[in-house]
Amino acid sequence: MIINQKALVEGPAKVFVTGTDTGVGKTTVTQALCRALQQLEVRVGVRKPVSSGACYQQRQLRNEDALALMDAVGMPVTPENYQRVNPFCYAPAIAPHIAAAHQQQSLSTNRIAAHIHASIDTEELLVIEGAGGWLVPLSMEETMADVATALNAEVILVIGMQLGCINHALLTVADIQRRGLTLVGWVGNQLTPEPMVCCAENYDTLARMIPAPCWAKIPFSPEPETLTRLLLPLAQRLATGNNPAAALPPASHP
Ligand SMILES: Nc1ncnc2c1ncn2[C@@H]1O[C@H](COP(=O)(O)OP(=O)(O)OP(=O)(O)O)[C@@H](O)[C@H]1O
Ligand SMILES: C[C@H](N)[C@H](N)CCCCCC(=O)O
Ligand SMILES: [Mg+2]
Repeated sequence: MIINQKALVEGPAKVFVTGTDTGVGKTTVTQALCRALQQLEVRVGVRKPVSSGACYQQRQLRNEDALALMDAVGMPVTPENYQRVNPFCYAPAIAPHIAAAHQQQSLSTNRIAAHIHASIDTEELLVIEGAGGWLVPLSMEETMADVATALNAEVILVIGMQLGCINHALLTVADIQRRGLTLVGWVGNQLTPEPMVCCAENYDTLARMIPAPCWAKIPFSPEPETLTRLLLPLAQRLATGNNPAAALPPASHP
């Protein structure tokens, strides 16, 4: 695969998974995407560099997203591995910069990027989950988007299909473009048993206004195997780099 050769010279490719908000399905999608990548035999690593909302396990603060991502790639939860995946972890489920300030700590792009670079082992591809939405602050000066930018990561946008998502998605896409980052595409995620009103028209609007492909439309509560299968085309795109000839076509629209 193209990614193997690239990883040897440049280090692993990096993909940053962001969302239109907190709780829109970034972890759900990232888990399944990692499983799909593993089916394609990509050596995929996961990172959740900043998390808020954590409990002590084995005398280490651990966050459920980080644990879920480690589980998805079969990474044993040792204290060292956990620290590699989630170096900045805070107990209260609040905005991370506020949680850090409560601990007299500060978050910075430089520290986070340095952690990620130092943590690289034999991975061919790192999948990095953000915290909340694209512009969640690290401090009064920096945001999670600066981390994606510092890593020169490609970006995947998870859109929670609910009223308001068009505006959130377009604002996010505009800032990704302004930063010159590659938006690999987006995934729509149905968060409620009943689809949002006019769901198909909302999908159509997003597809016409976002200048990047829709790779999957996730239904409510899919079986894990279904979810992984839905994300295979995106995994294929990531596994082959930006090589259209090698990639499967993205999901078609209803
Ligand atoms: N398609 C879906 N069907 C049913 N439930 C879902 C779906 N997608 C996500 N959820 C549920 O919604 C909740 C939020 O999802 P998830 O944790 O993946 O969001 P997130 O964007 O990663 O949130 P955070 O900002 O906290 O990292 C979880 O309880 C998850 O199981
Ligand atoms: C605690 C939660 N699950 C997220 N990880 C953090 C969300 C921070 C959102 C901050 C904000 O945009 O107001
Ligand atoms: Mg999450």
